[in-house]
Amino acid sequence: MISYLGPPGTFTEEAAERFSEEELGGNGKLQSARTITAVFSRVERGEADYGVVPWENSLEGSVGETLDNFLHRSVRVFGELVLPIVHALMSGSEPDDREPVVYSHPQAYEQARETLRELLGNHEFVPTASTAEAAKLASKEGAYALGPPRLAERFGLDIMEEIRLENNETRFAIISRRDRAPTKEDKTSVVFSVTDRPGALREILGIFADRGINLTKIESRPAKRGLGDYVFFLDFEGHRMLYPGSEALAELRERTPFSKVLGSYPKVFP
Ligand SMILES: O=C(O)C(=O)C[C@]1(C(=O)O)C=C[C@@H](O)C=C1
Repeated sequence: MISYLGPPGTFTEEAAERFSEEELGGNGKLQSARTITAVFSRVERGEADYGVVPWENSLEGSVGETLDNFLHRSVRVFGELVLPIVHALMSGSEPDDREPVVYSHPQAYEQARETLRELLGNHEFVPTASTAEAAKLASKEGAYALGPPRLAERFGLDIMEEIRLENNETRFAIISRRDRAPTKEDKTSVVFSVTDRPGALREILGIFADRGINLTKIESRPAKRGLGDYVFFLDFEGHRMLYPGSEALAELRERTPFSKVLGSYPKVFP
């Protein structure tokens, strides 16, 4: 069973279908969940073998709910998957003369905000839990929805405009309780905190630099213990069980007040 951020029709469903085809020979049964947190819960409780959640977008950055769940839940990153994102502005029944209303997922809306301003002028944005939820609401009133073009057919909407933004891609995480054996090219994701003193972060980065390990991402996020307190999400090339990554992780554990390995998985990019 593969749990994903639904309902059916979301970008995440597309990612889940791709994962099922490419890695499970099309045999994965898909089950939608209403929120990212619910996907994590199902995988953690063993109700789903895998989960698919949006992780970061090339235009809008990381999905906070996903990072927060990585920090607190005991599931592993089993894989990453990148999909090009093409949006459609769709409408339900004939939009009326009032200021247009646009329903969408905030991540999707922020990607296309400028284009929507050009197309619709002043409008009201109403956030929804997913783009499919947006299409459902728009189909019931004279409003617009922004999301994957395939939602139009599912909800009987008209496509007003296809919005292809340059370099718009979303990285999805495949999560699981299973561990992933090393392949030829892997990446490892970790999260850690540092002690507040001069050079602390530089020292941690040195653990990787000294061993010639390439970092592919670093991002700070509030630790939610007050302003100025952060955790760092870092990805590096290599597998957690293989040298030199294994040695770097042992040192990271020793030198930080908190660290957690989120998982090692086959590298898809860069
Ligand atoms: O609402 C959807 O269709 C989703 O799959 C969510 C989501 C996201 O949270 O990033 C997925 C990909 C796009 O970047 C926009 C929205």
